[in-house]
Amino acid sequence: MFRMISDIGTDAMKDEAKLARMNTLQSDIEGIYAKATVSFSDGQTLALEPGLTQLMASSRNYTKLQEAWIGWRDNTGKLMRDKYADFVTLSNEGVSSLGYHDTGEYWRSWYESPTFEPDLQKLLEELKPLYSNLHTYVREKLMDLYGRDKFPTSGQIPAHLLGNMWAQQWNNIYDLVIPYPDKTSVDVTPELKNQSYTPLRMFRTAEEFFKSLGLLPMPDRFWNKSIIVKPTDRKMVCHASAEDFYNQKDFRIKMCTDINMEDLVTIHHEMGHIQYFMQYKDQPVPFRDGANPGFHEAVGDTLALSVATPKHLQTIGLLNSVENDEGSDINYLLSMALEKIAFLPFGYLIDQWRWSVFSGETPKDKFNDKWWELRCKYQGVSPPVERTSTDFDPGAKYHIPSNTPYIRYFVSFVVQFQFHKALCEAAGQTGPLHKCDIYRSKEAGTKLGDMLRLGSSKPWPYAMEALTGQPNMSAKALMDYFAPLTAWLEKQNAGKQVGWQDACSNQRHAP
Ligand SMILES: O=C(CCC(O)(O)[C@H](Cc1ccccc1)NC(=O)c1ccccc1)N[C@@H](Cc1c[nH]c2ccccc12)C(=O)O
Ligand SMILES: [Zn+2]
Repeated sequence: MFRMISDIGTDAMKDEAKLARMNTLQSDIEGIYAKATVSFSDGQTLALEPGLTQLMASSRNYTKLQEAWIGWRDNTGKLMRDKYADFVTLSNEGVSSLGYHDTGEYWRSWYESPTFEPDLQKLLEELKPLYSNLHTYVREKLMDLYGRDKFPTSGQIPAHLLGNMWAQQWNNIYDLVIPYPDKTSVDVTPELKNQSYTPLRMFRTAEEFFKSLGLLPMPDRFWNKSIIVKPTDRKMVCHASAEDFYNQKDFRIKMCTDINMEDLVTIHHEMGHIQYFMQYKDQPVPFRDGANPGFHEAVGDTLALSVATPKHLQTIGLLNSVENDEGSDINYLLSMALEKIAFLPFGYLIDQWRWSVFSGETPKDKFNDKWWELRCKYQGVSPPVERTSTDFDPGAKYHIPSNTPYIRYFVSFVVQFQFHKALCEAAGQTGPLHKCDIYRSKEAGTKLGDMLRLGSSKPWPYAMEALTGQPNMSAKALMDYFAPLTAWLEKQNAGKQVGWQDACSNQRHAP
């Protein structure tokens, strides 16, 4: 408890003037991101949410997507590079008085493990074959649609074609890659709109799932004080967040809810943070935190693994027919892979980049080169146009200007499948893991609640063992979940060139 109380991060900065300067830089950088919009050659001006997000998700026009991709980076990252470099220097100075070499070392200390970095590398290596197979399958489909001459000979996919501003999840191009188009498709966005779902009803639906497990309902103050739709009277950072007021009764979500499946999942994610806040609210303040930051990110996602199943969507009336055949199964697993597997290298590389910046390994004039070195190598995506060292593409992703660590999401995307497996067993669910729905299981809810109530009062391996029966992070549950898809993808990719070269080439395939 004393260690946690003394962990005050960059606020340990001794020099008042430097502390003020660091905070001014931080708010300037966040302000650039919050105000950014893109004005297109056709006169249209869009903000990130909902305009640019919807454009990147639904446009299949190569040039339009490219204009949005470049415009967003010109109006965010490009304007931040020098300020960010100064911020890094001051941030490192701030934590040095706590005994850390740099901010990256400080952030990694929250996982309380001397083998944290090699453990992460091992997990990514275990998951690489599955990611490579998914990447190859998607790349082939996109080459058919956009033409081979748009793709570098080194095998990467141009980053603006994957349905997301950062290519971090590919669920929005599901319609371009669906394996069995005539079988059940799990995209319930049209159905949400047909049934005129409102943001409030989406939140109530999520809350009902938590309550069905015997977990805590959202308190009245939550419903009165949360912001769940984009305000019209002022600018607000729309990136979703959950707030704990540390007074044991005030917990809120801020989110600009769009009526689609992606946001229904995000609502479960944010409500997972709120559930954790409420479960550990009686702990001493220093223990009112996740067992590690990845655990906090995994709570809501674990439940969303049940909610997203065709069986559950049918139960809540968002899917009318569920076919139990191989084709529908592969369709579902592919849609989940486009969200979960596609994300893994991205979730890993953001803080690989940031730790290298904090440690001094990557100086300002190498910020963007290092970024694309990692994007080309780990994620297998390439920039649609030449990038220079005056660009600052990391700054185009919320978590860099907001100085929010990111490895937590990589950890979450691995452990949430371990949690899901454990809760499915507690719920007495047999059968394949990807068909499990723990809805209404009080046994699962009790098991999860017991772990959440620990907060950060025990080391995370203790919490992991309490929930899953063993203390380690492991990719096995995730691999088991996707096993049927792995086999199918290997068959699909037989005879194809699987994977990509580490470095992006700027040479394109012949048409
Ligand atoms: O950023 C988020 C969700 C926002 C958050 O809930 O994680 C939020 C981020 C944040 C942190 C600090 C200040 C402001 C925003 N985290 C929290 O609100 C939060 C609250 C308490 C404890 C821990 C985190 N997701 C990431 C990863 C991600 C992408 N797609 C997903 C789908 C499901 C779950 C996560 C993701 C992203 O959008 O790239
Ligand atoms: Zn979160």
